[in-house]
Amino acid sequence: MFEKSKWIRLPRNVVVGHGVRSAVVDTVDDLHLQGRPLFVTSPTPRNVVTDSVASDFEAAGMDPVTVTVESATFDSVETVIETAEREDVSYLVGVGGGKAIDIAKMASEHLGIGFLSVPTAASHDGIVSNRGSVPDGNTRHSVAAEPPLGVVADTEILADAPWELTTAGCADIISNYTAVMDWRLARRLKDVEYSEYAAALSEMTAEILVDNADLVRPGLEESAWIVTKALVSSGVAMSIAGSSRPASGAEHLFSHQLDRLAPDAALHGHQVGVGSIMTAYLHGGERGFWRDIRDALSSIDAPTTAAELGIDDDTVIEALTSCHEIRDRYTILGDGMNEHAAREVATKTGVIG
Ligand SMILES: NC(=O)C1=CN([C@@H]2O[C@H](COP(=O)(O)OP(=O)(O)OC[C@H]3O[C@@H](n4cnc5c(N)ncnc54)[C@H](OP(=O)(O)O)[C@@H]3O)[C@@H](O)[C@H]2O)C=CC1
Ligand SMILES: O=C(CO)COP(=O)(O)O
Ligand SMILES: [Zn+2]
Repeated sequence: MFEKSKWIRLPRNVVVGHGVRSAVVDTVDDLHLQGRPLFVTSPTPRNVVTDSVASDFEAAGMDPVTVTVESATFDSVETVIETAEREDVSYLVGVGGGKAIDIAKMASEHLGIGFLSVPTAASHDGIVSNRGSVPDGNTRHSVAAEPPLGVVADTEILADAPWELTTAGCADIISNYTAVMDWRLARRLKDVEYSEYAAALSEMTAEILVDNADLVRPGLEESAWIVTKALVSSGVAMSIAGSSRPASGAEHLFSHQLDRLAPDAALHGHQVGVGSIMTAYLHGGERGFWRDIRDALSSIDAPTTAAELGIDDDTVIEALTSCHEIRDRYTILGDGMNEHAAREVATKTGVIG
């Protein structure tokens, strides 16, 4: 008897485009959300957009509350939860980069209330995903969480954000190539659960982005449009898979380990991009497609070396040799690289000098 079942949770409304910040109130209306909203934001996004969106809510008589979080920690999630309970709010609106959106996501999961995702940077594919990423002890990777009920991505705001945030988002998408290779490998060797639809969507998303790399240029609002669509579709792939597998393989393990060894040295997307060059090499060898990954990253101004990440060579080697331990996720790293092998891949790909 066939007894398989699956529950895919996705946002109901995804609004992307020029000036759509003014549509956040309409989105709330369309979703039939009632009661008091709590804006969850971080310092820069608050200045850039949160206060003005909150005034739209005030004008519509919705009496919003705002909480500003400084860092992606469980203390911040706790602050949001306490504020939500104290102020008797009915739903959350996460406004910012990955940090603010993930904290809103985790708090909404805990509170059992919905949230909206309003990204101010096209820097990561958690905009839409059903994953939340807040470091917990030694854990840096994402966990299952509430997906947003709606997403409002204003390309005018995203195009005005610092260019490196957009190149980080591109690199997070380009890394889908190696994430999917790791997923297929794990399926062959360890029989892990696999979705051909999610894998194909994730790869196609990376392919479309790379094919349009010429249009991804600083100051061009069309770039924000292209990158945001890719981030949305990568997040949908994660939701279809019910895991971050389509968008996170060994290159993400490497980045999560860098977050522990060199906190705040570089953006998430940039770290996974550099990791992807090396894991592509491990998958395909010298003549494999690692050069394509490197060239795609370099064509959109994303870092391709440790020096460009602002991370020293020894830290890269330490991350490469230890990152297989941080999560139960089988990848091309297998049961770990030794130092000699790690130096070889990092040197041959030009990641270290
Ligand atoms: N849940 C998921 O599925 C996924 C989660 N992630 C997580 O997302 C995080 C990475 O996201 P990222 O956005 O890089 O991190 P942050 O939210 O820390 O944002 C990076 C920087 O950009 C600033 N910023 C945000 N918007 C603007 C703007 N419009 N103008 C100027 N500066 C701005 C932030 O300022 P300020 O410091 O003031 O906030 C911060 O300094 C990681 O924690 C990663 O693990 C990544 C991928 C998927
Ligand atoms: O960053 C992500 C996908 O781009 C989420 O992946 P993790 O589950 O490794 O945190
Ligand atoms: Zn990522």
